[in-house]
Amino acid sequence: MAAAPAPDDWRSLVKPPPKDTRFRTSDVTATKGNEFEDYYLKRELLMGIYEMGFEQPSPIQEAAIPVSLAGRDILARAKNGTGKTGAYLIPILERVDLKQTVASALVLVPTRELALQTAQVCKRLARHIDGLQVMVSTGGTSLKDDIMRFYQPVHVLVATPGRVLDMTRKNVCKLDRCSMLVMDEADKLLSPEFSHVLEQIISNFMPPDRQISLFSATFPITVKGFRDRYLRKPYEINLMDELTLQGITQYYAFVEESKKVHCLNTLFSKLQINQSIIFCNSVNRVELLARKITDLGYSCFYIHARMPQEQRNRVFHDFRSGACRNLVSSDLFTRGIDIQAVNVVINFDFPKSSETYLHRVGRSGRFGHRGLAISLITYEDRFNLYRIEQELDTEISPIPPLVDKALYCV
Ligand SMILES: Nc1ncnc2c1ncn2[C@@H]1O[C@H](COP(=O)(O)OP(=O)(O)OP(=O)(O)O)[C@@H](O)[C@H]1O
Repeated sequence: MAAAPAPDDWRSLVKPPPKDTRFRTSDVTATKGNEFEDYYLKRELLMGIYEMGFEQPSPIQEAAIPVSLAGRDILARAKNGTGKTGAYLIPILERVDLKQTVASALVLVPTRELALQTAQVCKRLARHIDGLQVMVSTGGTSLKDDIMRFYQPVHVLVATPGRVLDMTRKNVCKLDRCSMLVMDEADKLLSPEFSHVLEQIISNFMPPDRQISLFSATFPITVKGFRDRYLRKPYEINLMDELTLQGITQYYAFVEESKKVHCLNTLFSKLQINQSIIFCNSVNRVELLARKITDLGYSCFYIHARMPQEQRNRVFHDFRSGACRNLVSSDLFTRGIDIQAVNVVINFDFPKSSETYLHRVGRSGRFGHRGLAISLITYEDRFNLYRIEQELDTEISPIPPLVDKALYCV
């Protein structure tokens, strides 16, 4: 007779990725010392977590996972790149009802690329959970394909708001048994661009006893109205005592508008860029700058919301897999995009708001790693620079002639 498997046998089946030995800041290491096993998660989920290379929960995961498992509404604010995605996906995957054929959980995000990325993380975490179906539904894809897909079982739906509302109104997507709603980049979802769509989804189609969780690094006062109307005694988490990421060194270079490309050229030649994202304030400027960078002889992709979706997907995929060193982007890539190899962010155009600044620079320095953020500042930007420094209580220093590699290359 075969011996009964030892209770710990599943551990030998886990295939974790190679250990990441890079330095990490206390934004992610200052934990209470919890282990993922302390949350009594199912083994299949634990296996997925460890195979992602997550050894221990980060501070936001420690704070949010137990509360979310208990079903309570959450309003969570934590720094960029500190593991919010895992903080909301892990409880969803633990609680999802596999017997149900319609979604138990809906994750809403503001951009299509972020939806794809989040669905991928969800699938990886769930890869050992038999039968669990993750679906991504966003604008810019074929309606027919989406409709066909909704006729199959779906357990976790990751989506952008417009398409979900459309599908739900057509009665193709059914949310009446969807008991968990997560709004990632919640403040963006509650901006005028999306808020009426959000309110319709929640008020008209979701069950009254749903759990709602809001996650972001930034919660301007505008979120208060929604919170008071839709959340029931939310558990509030605020891990933002200090606003900017510890690992990111922030510099500015004072330049005339006409000298910006020349300045960028100098930065390219002096810095050790692993991968960079260069932000412009308009679609036209993105395309123009990408052309100029290519003319200078540097490899460069560009992305913005007015490109066909297929092209956007291709650029996102190829940049993520390291096919190109530099990406010029509009604010489409400001939030949530997680590309570990990005060590330099350049604000070719300085953003107008401190929220945008914070999210943009947070594309480097992911999960406590080091990164560099450089803003090109014109005479017109000078008051904005001062205001954003004040609002974020941070220091953006003039760029020194030589930037120490240790600040962003380890
Ligand atoms: N517990 C963990 N251990 C190790 N790595 C982790 C852990 N949790 C998350 N990560 C990694 O950290 C990176 C950042 O995580 P994530 O994208 O969830 O951050 P975020 O807080 O949502 O950021 P943003 O505010 O920019 O959206 C990802 O590459 C993720 O795989």
